[in-house]
Amino acid sequence: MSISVIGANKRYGEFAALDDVSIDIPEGSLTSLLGPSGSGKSTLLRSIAGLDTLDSGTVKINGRDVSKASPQQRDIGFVFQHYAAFKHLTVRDNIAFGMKIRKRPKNEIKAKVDELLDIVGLTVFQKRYPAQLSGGQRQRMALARALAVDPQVLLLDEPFGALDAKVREDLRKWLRNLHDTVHVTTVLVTHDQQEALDVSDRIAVLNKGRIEQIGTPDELYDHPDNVFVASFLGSVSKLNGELVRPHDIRLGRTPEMVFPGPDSSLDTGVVKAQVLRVVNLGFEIRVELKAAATGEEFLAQITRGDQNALGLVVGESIYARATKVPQLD
Ligand SMILES: Nc1ncnc2c1ncn2[C@@H]1O[C@H](COP(=O)(O)OP(=O)(O)OP(=O)(O)O)[C@@H](O)[C@H]1O
Repeated sequence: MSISVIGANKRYGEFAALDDVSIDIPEGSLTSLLGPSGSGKSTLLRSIAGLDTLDSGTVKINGRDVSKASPQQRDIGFVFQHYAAFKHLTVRDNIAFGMKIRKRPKNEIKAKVDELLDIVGLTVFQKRYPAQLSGGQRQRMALARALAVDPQVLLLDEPFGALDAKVREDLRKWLRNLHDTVHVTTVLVTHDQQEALDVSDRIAVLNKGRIEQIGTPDELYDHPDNVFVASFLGSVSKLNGELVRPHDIRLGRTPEMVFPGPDSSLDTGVVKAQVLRVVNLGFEIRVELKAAATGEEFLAQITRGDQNALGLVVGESIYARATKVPQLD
């Protein structure tokens, strides 16, 4: 089912949590709402769910105006960051809950729950209680429970927000696979750009209650509409007046750095800079630099192999050049 929000406004006193927001979410897509804290992501999601009422504007699900419909009438599965499971019910019974209260036939419930346990990888834990699961397992149970009633739309509000980095990474791969299996139109709220880039078909970047840009991860990353979008999708600095990403900067010991770029107009030219810090990030090395001419500070991210060859030391002067810059449209 597709979702359309048209001209949504929501104020708290003088404060505009949503300021004339419009977005089309295509059927079967996984769309992320990405933005900093307080940008209006949850308000937009809750308005789609019917948990918040808009001051003005329209929400349509598959072309049907649901602006005045209750959450129950909207047929939506919802998963929050802190999922409230029924503590006294087993994993299996938690997943079956929605189907039971809808009085589905027993054999249908059994078949559906078996299928979902398998999809979310919790078959062996089905007799456990929520307290006996890890955080990641609990969120997978929450997703299975939301999916059990065949919702038209799945809304996820920072579902992995409370989990540690490694588990988050595993779960977002898993979510992408799940989505490729069940194809339910999904909207994911996140403030984590990596998560959004990793799982989404489309990303809407929100800032101060407005949508800054909507597009595929590639469109937003390579053609951000403005500096806010560019910097929210990954760190950027200014080098010779150009916006550059740390990965796109090369470092060398001499100014004769020749990089055959695809288009020489996307070149910052060579900048002399001083090394301020060298930070080992594991797989890569982050180098903090200061341009000699302007005093501007910027970041470069190089491989361990590059650093082995260069042997950069704090305080020394080197040369930097970027051959690719995000294109502000
Ligand atoms: N019930 C409320 N009363 C007053 N202000 C509210 C209320 N709910 C939200 N807000 C304000 O609206 C703005 C948007 O909130 P929202 O929760 O949508 O942001 P968010 O982008 O989801 O942020 P976060 O990532 O921190 O959850 C915030 O500044 C918030 O303080």
